[in-house]
Amino acid sequence: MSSPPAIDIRSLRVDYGNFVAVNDLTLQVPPGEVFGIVGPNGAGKTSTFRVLTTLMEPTYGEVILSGVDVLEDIESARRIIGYMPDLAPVPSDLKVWEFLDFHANAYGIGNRAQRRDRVAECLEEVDLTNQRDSWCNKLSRGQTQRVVLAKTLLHRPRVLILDEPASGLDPLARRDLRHALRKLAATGATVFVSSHILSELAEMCTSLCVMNRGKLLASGTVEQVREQLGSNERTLTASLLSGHEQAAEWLSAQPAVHDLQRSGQQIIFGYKGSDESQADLMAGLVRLGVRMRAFEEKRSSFEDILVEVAESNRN
Ligand SMILES: Nc1ncnc2c1ncn2[C@@H]1O[C@H](COP(=O)(O)OP(=O)(O)OP(=O)(O)O)[C@@H](O)[C@H]1O
Repeated sequence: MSSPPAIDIRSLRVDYGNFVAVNDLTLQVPPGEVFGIVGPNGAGKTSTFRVLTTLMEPTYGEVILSGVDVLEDIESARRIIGYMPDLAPVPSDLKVWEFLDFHANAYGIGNRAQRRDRVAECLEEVDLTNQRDSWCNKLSRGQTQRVVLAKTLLHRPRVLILDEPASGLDPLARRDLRHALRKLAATGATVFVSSHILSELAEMCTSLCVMNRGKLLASGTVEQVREQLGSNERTLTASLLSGHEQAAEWLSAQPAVHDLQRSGQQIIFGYKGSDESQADLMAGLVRLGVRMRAFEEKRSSFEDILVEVAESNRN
């Protein structure tokens, strides 16, 4: 039998007065995933996280994390959840190990020697052992994020909920964070991470979902999400040796073709259709008898897709 989901959200709804911030969200995440949630500002990500981390009661719905009903058994839920809020501060007057030791003590983790061992383990998990004796305020932004992550790991949470952990990090720091999250997932922890930048999540996560206006629009692997969002928009370029007029006229009459332009030997146009219908389009061009030298396709980037989603948010 396959193991139960680490994160199981059923028909979750969050209202603020008359405003619906999360609308009937149902989502399951298997253990060991680095799972991303992406959506434009106001999509409902933080409201979802607030419910998952026991900071807020929903209007209705169920949230079960590693078999624990978060709304029924808050104490047990808090033991299995590690929450890293957006831009969590670190104190300027403590060294890294002192900061972690302080929190280990607050979590009631054993005596001084046991705390020292646990702090060392958590620093190792985020690849920061060499910064143990650094002052917190001397760290780079990426290192600071990983110290806060180490703090979040002290009580061995099985479900980690990280709000915008990569925001403002440079590519190298993002790579280090990705490495740390993948390592955690390999130990069986489940990581739920938010961002409003799709490409950031696509490189960090094993699977992800897209939210907009409180609703789940798509979930799965990057490719599945792309498909579910119906993002089959692409730009096609036909390079012809002859028959430009005839081809442009024929293409313009095809319903899935739009914004057609000519540039030298090339005809460039937008196309919204399936791979199958694109194959038929190419066959049609060849049947016209034009001399086609090359046919190229450029798909929208993930960021373009999210911009489309964000724009529909405004309407
Ligand atoms: N306490 C509140 N009272 C009223 N409305 C709220 C409250 N908190 C959030 N909202 C509204 O609910 C919607 C969802 O907000 P939420 O913070 O969950 O979205 P988000 O996806 O995390 O966005 P962001 O990326 O901007 O943080 C927004 O329109 C926000 O203005």
